[in-house]
Order: sequence, then C-alpha cells, then structure tokens
Amino acid sequence: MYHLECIECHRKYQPTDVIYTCTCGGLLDVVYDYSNIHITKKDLKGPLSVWKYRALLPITREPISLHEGGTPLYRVDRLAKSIGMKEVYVKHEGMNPTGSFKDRGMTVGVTKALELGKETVACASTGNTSASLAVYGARAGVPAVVLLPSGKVALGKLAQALMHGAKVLSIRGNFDDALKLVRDLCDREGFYLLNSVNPYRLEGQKTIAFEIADQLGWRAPDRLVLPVGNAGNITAIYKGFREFKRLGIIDGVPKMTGIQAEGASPVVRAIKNNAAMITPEDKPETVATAIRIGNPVNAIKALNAIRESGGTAETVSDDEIIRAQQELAALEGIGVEPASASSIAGLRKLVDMGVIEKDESVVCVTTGHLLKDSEHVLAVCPKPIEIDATIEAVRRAVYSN
Ligand SMILES: Cc1ncc(COP(=O)(O)O)c(C=O)c1O
Ligand SMILES: N[C@@H](CCOP(=O)(O)O)C(=O)O
Repeated sequence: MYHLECIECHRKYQPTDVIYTCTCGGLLDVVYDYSNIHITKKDLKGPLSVWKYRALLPITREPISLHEGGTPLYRVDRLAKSIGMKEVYVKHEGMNPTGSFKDRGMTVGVTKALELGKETVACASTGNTSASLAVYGARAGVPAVVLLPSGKVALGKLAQALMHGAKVLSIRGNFDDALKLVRDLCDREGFYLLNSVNPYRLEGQKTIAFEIADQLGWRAPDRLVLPVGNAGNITAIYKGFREFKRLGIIDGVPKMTGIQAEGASPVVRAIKNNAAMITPEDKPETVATAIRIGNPVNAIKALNAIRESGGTAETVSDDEIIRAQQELAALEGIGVEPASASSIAGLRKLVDMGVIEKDESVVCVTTGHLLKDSEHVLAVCPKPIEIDATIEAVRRAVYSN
C-alpha cells in the first residue's frame, strides 16, 4: 500500500485523490509501507524493464506499456581515458521507445490516469515529455493536449507529438509559461497533468536507479551525473537508490551530481550560494533546448537530493555541450541529444576542477537520443562532400584532408 505525502507539511492524501501539490503548496511524494515490501535480489532475476520493479510502483491495473526501460549501461573506456578516469558508464535512456527517459514516467503516469478515470491527459514540454505523452496517450486510447514553447522544440520531438495525434499548441512564451498555463488548464478542465510535478511520473523514472544497480551487479556507483531541467529525474533517481538501500538490495547511494547549461542554471546557483531555494530565471537560454528551463518545478526536491547525497551541481557552456556530444558520438558510438551530453561535459569539467576524484566510479545518464534534434546535428557537423559519380572522385575525396 502507499499514500501521497507533502514533503513540507507531511499532510497525507489517498491514492484515489487527484492532486499534484499539497494545499500548502508543497510537492508530494509517493510513500510506501516498506515494512510490507519484501523483495530480494533473487526476486529481481530476469530481463530489465520498468515493470520488473512492480512491487515498488503505485499501480494495480494492467499497465499501458511499450516495453520501456531495459536501456543499456555502456562501459566507456575510451571516453574515460580521455577524461582521465578509470570507471565510467553511460546509461543511455535514448534507447527507450520514444527516445527519452520520459517513457518510464509516462507508462506509470498514463496508467495512473486510467486508474483515476481521467479522459484527457496534458502537459507542457520542451519536446520529449510531449512526444512521450502523445505516444502513451495513443497507446491508452486517451486524447493528449501538449503546450510547447513556440520555435524552441527540436523537430524530431515535434514530429512525434504530431504524428501520434496529440493536440499540439505552440505557446508564445517559454516552457515555464507553458507549464503555468497547463496547470491552470488541468485544474479548470479536469485534464490529467503529466508533467513531473505529478509524483506518479517520478515513480516510473526512479527505475533508472534500480536498473543501474541491477546492471552493476547490485551496487550503486560512487557518483551519478545527469542533466537537470525541470529537476524531476534527479529527484526520482535519488529516490530509487534510497529505496533499494532501505530494502537492503544495495549498500550505498551515489553522490547525485546535477549539470545545467550556463544560460539556465537556477539549481546550480542555489547549490553554490548555499541557498534554501532557487531564484527563478526569466529568460533561460541554451542550445540544449530540453533543459531551457528557468523555474524548475521540482527544485526543492532536487536540492535535497544533491545535498543529502553529498553531491554537487555545475554549469557547462553550450560549446562544452556540443564538444561532449561529438566526443561521445565519435569515441564511443553513442548518439545523444545536446541536453544529454551536458552530463559528459559536466563530468569532464568537475574532474578538471578536482571536484570529482579520478578513481570514482561514475554513471552519466544520457537522457535523449541523437535523432531527436537532427537540425542541431546538421548545424554543428561538416556538410557531406558532393562529388562526381566516378571512382577517381571518390578516391580523391577519401584521401583528401
Ligand atoms: C533530453 C532531456 N534531458 C534532460 C532533461 C531534464 O530532466 P528533468 O526535467 O527531469 O530535470 C529533459 C527534460 O526535462 C530532457 O528532455
Ligand atoms: N525536458 C522536459 C521539460 C518538462 O519536464 P517534465 O519532466 O516536468 O515533464 C520535456 O521534455 O518537456
């Protein structure tokens, strides 16, 4: 059994309540009766997937699923060497059904919408959340409404939302404006809100932690490095590691290390200034459109995760993001979108600064697939070389510098 609980005033809500935040304004958490959950490593044999960890998910009905989760954990020795480290892994969440980690949250969130009898689902999005909601809405046979910041969504993500039949609304404003608007829309129209302020979304995403522990032979890495935008994923993954520790499945929890773009870094500034809360940014800007967010809704949970775990937060420049994206693609064959590459750029920067020790074991989470944002790829890569259809021309081109 489980209930919802406010992280500020600890007021409790029932699973049948349709509520996203507490009446006091605080964020909600899903809290289980852990004394009644008895899972061991032995029970967790078998292929990876979100629903393998069903005993720790707040769902009773048959899930709406497209085989989400079970993403690869790659050991990246060439990249590690170039950074000066020994043990680095990449958990590639771009290998989910719609190409991002959001699917883990949506399989749980859309299933919860059906349990609660909701007939329309909605979100604001920088792109990936809307792609995932459109797909899972279609799978469930439930209409989806998505609000996007006009002109700031990568084409691959927009294409997914359109093709899977969502009502796509392009807002003259940024993501933070769109989120405010969709929260109001959901309150007025009874649509089910599936941004990460919805605590059930985060329950699905915490399975990233379960899989990493599973793939490392039931241990946590010393450190987890990941991009931070609306700050749900860092919160969810931290919760997953803590739950496995509490159940005796792993011994420790990694240092949670959040990376933001220089132009959209409220969480990093709060960590560096030792502030209790973030100061929102009015005009966030970065090439990594997925994390172009100035007022992350889960900021307080993310600050707790970073501080409690002994982690840290750092910014990276757009140039550092692009270099890391190219390096991961060329050195290791792993194609990720710019926001995801910020985890690699952040790792390099924190090692150079001496904040991360060279002998730590580190998992970088790459959150979305390269093909999500192919306009960006074409803008930063050399153009194809056009030549005549002759072997001489081919040879000249192959051997030219
Ligand atoms: C590809 C990608 N990476 C990172 C993030 C940031 O995740 P979060 O909002 O959970 O911090 C997002 C969206 O928010 C995303 O789409
Ligand atoms: N990058 C996100 C922003 C919204 O985050 P959410 O986790 O609160 O839905 C996106 O893909 O839209």
